[in-house]
Amino acid sequence: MFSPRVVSLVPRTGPRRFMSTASKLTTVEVNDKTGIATLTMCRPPVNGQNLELLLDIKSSIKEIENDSSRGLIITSASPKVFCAGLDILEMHKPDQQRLRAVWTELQNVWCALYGISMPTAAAINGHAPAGGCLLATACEYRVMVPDCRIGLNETQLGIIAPKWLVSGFLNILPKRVAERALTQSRLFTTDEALQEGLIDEIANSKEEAVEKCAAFIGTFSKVNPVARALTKLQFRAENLRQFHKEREQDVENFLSLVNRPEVQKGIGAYLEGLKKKKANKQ
Ligand SMILES: CCCCCCCCCC/C=C\CC(=O)SCCNC(=O)CCNC(=O)[C@H](O)C(C)(C)COP(=O)(O)OP(=O)(O)OC[C@H]1O[C@@H](n2cnc3c(N)ncnc32)[C@H](O)[C@@H]1OP(=O)(O)O
Repeated sequence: MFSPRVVSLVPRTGPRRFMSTASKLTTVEVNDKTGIATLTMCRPPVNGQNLELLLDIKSSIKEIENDSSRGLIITSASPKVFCAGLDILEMHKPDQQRLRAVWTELQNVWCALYGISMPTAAAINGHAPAGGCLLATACEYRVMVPDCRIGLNETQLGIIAPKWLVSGFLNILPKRVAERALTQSRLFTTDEALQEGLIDEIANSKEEAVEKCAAFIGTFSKVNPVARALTKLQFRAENLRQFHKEREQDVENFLSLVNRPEVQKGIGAYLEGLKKKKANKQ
């Protein structure tokens, strides 16, 4: 299922690159000059978070952490989509063991990214609904390209985003805006996201987004890294503590919710809608 990672280091002159995994669902590139690692999700067409992608993201985050990089930027290899969230096929007529593993790994990815001590930023080079928004809001800074959408649209699918999943969103948005957005399944346009503070900057291309993320991470160059890390974790400790207390029950809640006949019906209809959209495009 998950093969051991092959790490190939390229010369230390110029940007250093190591391919994260044998399956290549993510790559990690560390800029030797800045020491910043860029984690790129590469599961076409939309970086749907299936079990393998989630395992790969988690391993790449751990790899970056162990490599003591100066910061982490997360982005996507897809030209139009940062990440479409959970792979809906994993939730439709699911294999129960796999469904359990998918949700556990989504938790693990969030926990690893939200709780990492180094500076983090998301170069959101395309749409970022649901699990895509989760990744972006786990980071400390967000730069997004124009004409895309970001938000938590779970209620549209008949599922309820648990507290830990919403906590990054709530760190950024006023409670009132977050509550309304979640209950309405609102996907913010890039401009709306900037206006509400859900993203920090707009960039005209992925490259510019990565540069702006790197500039944000660079702002910490003169700050004591230990003091910075402890301060960040102090802000996030309560959400993490609550998450660890509830994570097992949360898996059970997810399984029982997804297995409900009416939710399965809703997920099936949603999938049909996505397919019809494609047919209409052709
Ligand atoms: C207290 C109780 C606790 C209970 C716990 C339950 C908690 C549940 C919380 C769940 C949390 C997270 C859930 C999710 O992440 S659900 C996923 C939600 N994602 C979406 O709704 C996104 C759907 N996709 C889109 O809106 C669009 O595809 C896009 C991302 C905007 C891109 O648009 P596009 O025009 O560029 O591409 P499009 O033609 O639509 O898609 C290309 C192909 O990709 C397929 N696809 C898109 N999204 C997904 C997906 N999420 N999963 C699987 N497949 C996806 C799409 O069907 C096309 O496929 P094909 O080419 O037709 O085969």
